[in-house]
Amino acid sequence: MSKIFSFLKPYRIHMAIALFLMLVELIVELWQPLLMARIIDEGVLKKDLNLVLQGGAIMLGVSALAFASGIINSFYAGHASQSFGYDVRKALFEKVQSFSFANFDRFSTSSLVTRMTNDVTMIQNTVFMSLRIMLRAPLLIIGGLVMAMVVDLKLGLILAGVTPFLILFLSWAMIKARGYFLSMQKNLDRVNSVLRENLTAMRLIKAFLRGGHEIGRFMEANGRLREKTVSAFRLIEYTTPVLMLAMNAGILAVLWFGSFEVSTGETKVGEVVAIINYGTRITSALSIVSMIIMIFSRARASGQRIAEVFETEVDLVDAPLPYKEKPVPYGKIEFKSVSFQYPGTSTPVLENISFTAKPGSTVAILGATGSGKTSLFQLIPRLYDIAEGEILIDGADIRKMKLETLRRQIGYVPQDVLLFTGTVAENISWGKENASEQDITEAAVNAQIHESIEKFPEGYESRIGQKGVNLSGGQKQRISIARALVRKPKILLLDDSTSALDMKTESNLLKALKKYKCTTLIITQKISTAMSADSILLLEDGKIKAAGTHAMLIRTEPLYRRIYETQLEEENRLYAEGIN
Ligand SMILES: Nc1ncnc2c1ncn2[C@@H]1O[C@H](COP(=O)(O)OP(=O)(O)OP(=O)(O)O)[C@@H](O)[C@H]1O
Repeated sequence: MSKIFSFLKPYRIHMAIALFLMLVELIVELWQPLLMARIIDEGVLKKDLNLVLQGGAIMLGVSALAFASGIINSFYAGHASQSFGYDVRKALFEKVQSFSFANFDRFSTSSLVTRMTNDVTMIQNTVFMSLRIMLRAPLLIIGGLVMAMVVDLKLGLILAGVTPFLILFLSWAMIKARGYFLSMQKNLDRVNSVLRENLTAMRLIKAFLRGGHEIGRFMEANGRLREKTVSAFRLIEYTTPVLMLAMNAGILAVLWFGSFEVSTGETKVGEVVAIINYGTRITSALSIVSMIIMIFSRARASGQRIAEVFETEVDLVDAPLPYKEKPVPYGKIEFKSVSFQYPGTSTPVLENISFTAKPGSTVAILGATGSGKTSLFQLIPRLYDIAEGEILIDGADIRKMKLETLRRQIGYVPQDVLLFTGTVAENISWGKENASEQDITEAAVNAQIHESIEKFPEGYESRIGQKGVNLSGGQKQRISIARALVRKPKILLLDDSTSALDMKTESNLLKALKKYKCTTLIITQKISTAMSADSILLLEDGKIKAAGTHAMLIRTEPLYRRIYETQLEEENRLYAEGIN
């Protein structure tokens, strides 16, 4: 939490001005009943019109002062709170950018979105309210009680007698409300998560006619959010009448005893009116306090959720003394007895993996679904750290390289193609800062997508819809390959990235890749792709079952031979069906 408060530091002066002006408003508010008492006792009761006019003019003057203070206070409170919110959101975004995949596995995407938007807005509003009214209400209560006692000790003490009960009651309400608000924010995460899944999978939902089911899922999450919100707000709604009841009882007691004191001449009418005035001001301040409790409890829950993000230890950072960058990387990859398991799990998904990919060579990785191919890829750009063994690039342990140096050499095309809203050119150049037009076209030509782009209505300037909705699967795959190629990487990782391409396009692509002279690791299900590689790794249940060239494996590895024969038979069958 202290981290969040530190974001207020740059706005100390703004806050100090706002707090000072708030104090001016408070002093005026506490002064007004005294002025009123004087007008009644010295002016109205003694029929001194001059004093009434003079007192009235002073009251008007101080009211104007309070009004001006309020406006300027709002300006400074607004500036400090908005800037604070901006800074917290920025720092949260930067923190999330530095997260490792293991860190991301801890928070759901929608929870991070809620934390960065709704939770930050909550604490930002609380800062504004703090500078505007939050301190004023409790100070008004304390100041009002003190002033009431100064005017008449006995009557003031009656008002003060109610206070310990109120403080106890408010503390109880605050503790209870915090639990409700935490649970409310969690349920908001759930609503956001269902909403997000729905919007991204809308086509699937429509195709499978699962709209009704999804509405049900949303209603359930929405219902739970409503339930928790109602519980939280009900608690708050109960606090206001309880507070008012206690305070009004105090005011009645003041009236009762006050009337006795006036009749015996112990006190004056104006003084009783002043104390009643303090009492009503304190009552309205109490209703503000109950609202403050709600805001504060929510802010504490939001602050805790934001602090969790800030306090998350990023487990994938640069080594304290990283190796110096090699002037010319070669792209040699070596895995030495590598084992890996996902953080928080106990079963290794990769065990004792050893292989070498020579600079400029192509290695195909084959294996059943779930055999650990993608996991192996993610280890190379160090998206996860390994549990045992070593991964070397050009002889250097990747854990001792600067992350930036390591990742700059790699072009990664993940299995799930992800394109951004923007033009085709923007999506390709996303792979390399300041990519020239020529770089973009060259990458597109080699990725075998240039001709298709030329046919788009606006060529490279055509806009890609959200996640590439207006493109075919094969077009999306090739644009994402072009995005990797524009980097001119030393290491290219293609995770089943040619699955949607026909044989001819794929063969042209593989030929074009040779020009880059990069070490290419290609996960594939197609034996034809594997055959064109320099060597093949066959993975089974996280272990290397066999490794070698196509000619070698076909002779020595029965599993590989079976895959080869099955695919060959399938191709022949399709070919024969095509002829008939
Ligand atoms: N983030 C994760 N956390 C925990 N386990 C995971 C995670 N990602 C994958 N796994 C598990 O690791 C194993 C290997 O998955 P991986 O994605 O590497 O397989 P794959 O061979 O690439 O499969 P496919 O061909 O279907 O893409 C699977 O059992 C999977 O359940």
